[in-house]
Amino acid sequence: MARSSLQAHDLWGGYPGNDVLRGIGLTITAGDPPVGIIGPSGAGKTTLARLLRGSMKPSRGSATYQGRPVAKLRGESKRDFVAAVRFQSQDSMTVTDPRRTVADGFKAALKEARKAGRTHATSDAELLDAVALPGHFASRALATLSGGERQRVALATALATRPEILVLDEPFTAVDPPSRREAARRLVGLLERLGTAAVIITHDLELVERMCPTAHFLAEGQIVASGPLKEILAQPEHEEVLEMAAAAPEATRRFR
Ligand SMILES: Nc1ncnc2c1ncn2[C@@H]1O[C@H](COP(=O)(O)OP(=O)(O)OP(=O)(O)O)[C@@H](O)[C@H]1O
Repeated sequence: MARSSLQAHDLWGGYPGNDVLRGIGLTITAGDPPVGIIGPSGAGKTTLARLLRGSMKPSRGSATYQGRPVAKLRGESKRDFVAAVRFQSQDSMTVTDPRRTVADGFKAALKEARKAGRTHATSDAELLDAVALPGHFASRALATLSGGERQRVALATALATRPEILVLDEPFTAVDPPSRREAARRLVGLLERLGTAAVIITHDLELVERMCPTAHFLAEGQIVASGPLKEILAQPEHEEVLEMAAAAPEATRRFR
């Protein structure tokens, strides 16, 4: 079977009277190394995730999964898409049952994924390890987790179903920098082992530096630079890239 592929073809879209994105082209294929999407606040990063997910319709062009427009997927192909391509935003885990544990959450995600013919990725302990949490967190009630722990558990839960592609929108905003670094390091290893391609949407240049061999810089609705982050920042050709490089002098010096 062909490897799963999520693509944007001359993708335009946004909000009434405001096309935030203007002609995005992008291909994410299962098995590829993680790709970063960076850019200033308001550049349209989250809007891009919404269009790739099909929760917003493009005004022009398309976002496709296996060559079919995601906004038009229905029935079985929609179920396949939802199981194969997971989207995780910074606040996407809501807890309704106070007794529900982390392991219960993994189990529920798997039950759903099995309906689409997917198997589990690995043990609970390894999933937790990939986000730098100890194995005993499996028995913790979700309602008792801190914001940063909850973000990491949400990410581990998305991984539990061994997705082909994982789109992460600011996955570690509530996680302290040392834990974030450790989680990034371990996560890269598990993604590679599972063959899961990840798209990391973030302001966090250090996260992209650690996880993504390539990145796309989004500005004024377009991808204005692509390549290894250090190259993008070392030779800023676009004003917005220059501003971001200047605002991160320490990181930039390190990249040069
Ligand atoms: N629901 C909405 N209705 C109208 N405009 C919106 C809506 N959501 C976002 N926008 C606008 O679209 C533009 C892009 O927003 P988006 O959230 O995609 O940016 P972003 O790059 O993710 O920003 P940040 O890094 O701050 O999260 C911004 O100007 C924002 O104000």
